[in-house]
Amino acid sequence: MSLDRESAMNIARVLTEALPYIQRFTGKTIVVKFGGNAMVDPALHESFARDVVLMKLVGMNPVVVHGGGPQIGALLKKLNIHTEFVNGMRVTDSQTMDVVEMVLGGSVNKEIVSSISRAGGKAIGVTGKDGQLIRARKLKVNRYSPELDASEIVDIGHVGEVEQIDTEVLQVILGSHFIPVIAPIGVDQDGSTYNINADLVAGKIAQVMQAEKLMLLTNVPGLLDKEDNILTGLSTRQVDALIADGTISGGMLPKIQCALDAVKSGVASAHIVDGRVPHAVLLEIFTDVGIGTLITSRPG
Ligand SMILES: Nc1ncnc2c1ncn2[C@@H]1O[C@H](COP(=O)(O)OP(=O)(O)O)[C@@H](O)[C@H]1O
Ligand SMILES: CC(=O)N[C@@H](CCC(=O)OP(=O)(O)O)C(=O)O
Repeated sequence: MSLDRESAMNIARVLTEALPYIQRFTGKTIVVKFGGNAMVDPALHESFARDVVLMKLVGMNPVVVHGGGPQIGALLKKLNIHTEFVNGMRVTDSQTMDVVEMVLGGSVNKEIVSSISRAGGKAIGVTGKDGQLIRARKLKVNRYSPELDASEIVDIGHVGEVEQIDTEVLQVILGSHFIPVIAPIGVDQDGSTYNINADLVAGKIAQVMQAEKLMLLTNVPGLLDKEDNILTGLSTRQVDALIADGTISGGMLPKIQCALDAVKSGVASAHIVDGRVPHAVLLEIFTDVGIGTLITSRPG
C-alpha cells in the first residue's frame, strides 16, 4: 500500500497523539461497561473487542462488565413472559431471573469472550457467582405514588445491589494476563441469585479496583438535555436538578448515579460514551477527541 504524504502524516499524527495516553494509562485499571444496546450490532462487538485487546497489549488493565437488557428482553418475548421496569430496573420474578442468568451468564458473556479471542486477546468470562465476586443484597426501590402523593417502597423481586466486591478472582485473572469479562449477576450469603443493573456493577468494580477510568458505553451520544444537547462536566447539584425535573430518567438514572458514586470514591473520571460509534473506546482513551459526557469529582 502506498500513501500520499498528507495521509501518511495524518496517520503518524494520530499514532503519536496516542503516546502520552499510553504512558499515562500503562498499568492502570480501566473499567469498560458494554451496554446491551451498544451490543446489538455484531460489527460493534468486533470493534469493541479490538479496542480492548489493544488496551491490554499496551499495558493497561481493561476490565469488561457487560449488560444485555435488550437480549434478555428478546428471549422473554419469545417465551411470552411479560417484563417491566421500575426506575430503570427490571422487575425480576423467579422465572425472569432464570432467563436473566441464562442470557447474561451464558450467551452474552461468551459472545464477548469469543470476540476478544477473535481479536487476538485472551479473556475469561465470569458472573458474580464465580469466586463470590459480587456479593449482593436485595435492592429496595422507592417510587413516587400519585395516589399517596408520597414515595413508596416497591418490591421488584430478585433485583440486587452490590454489597461487596471480592476482588480475589479479578486479581487472579488480571495476574494471569487475561481480560476479565463480568456478567452482572450477584449472590447473597444464602446462595440466592440477584439480577443487578450492569452500570451499578461496573461502578462498584471501578471503585474497589480504584480504576483510572470508568467508561459506560450506551446507545445515546451521552447525557442529553431536553433539546438533545450533550451535557458534560456537571456537578452533583446540577445532576440532582436534572433528575428532579425529569431530564434524566429510565436507564440513564443508574448510569449517572454510579458515575457520580465512582468519582466520589476515587475513580479519576467517568465517561458516558456512545457505544454505537465504532472504536468508541479507542477514541476516548488514545486520542484528544473528547466524546460523550465526562464526570469528574468537583464540589457542588
Ligand atoms: N437525559 C438523558 N440523556 C440520555 N439518555 C437518557 C436520558 N434520560 C433517559 N435516557 C434513556 O437512557 C437510555 C440509556 O440507558 P439504557 O437503555 O439502560 O442503556 P444501556 O443498555 O446502554 O445500559 C437511553 O437510550 C435513553 O432512552
Ligand atoms: C435489574 C436490571 O435491570 N438488570 C438488567 C441487567 C442487564 C443490564 O443492565 O443490561 P443493560 O446494561 O444492557 O441495560 C436487566 O435485567 O436488564
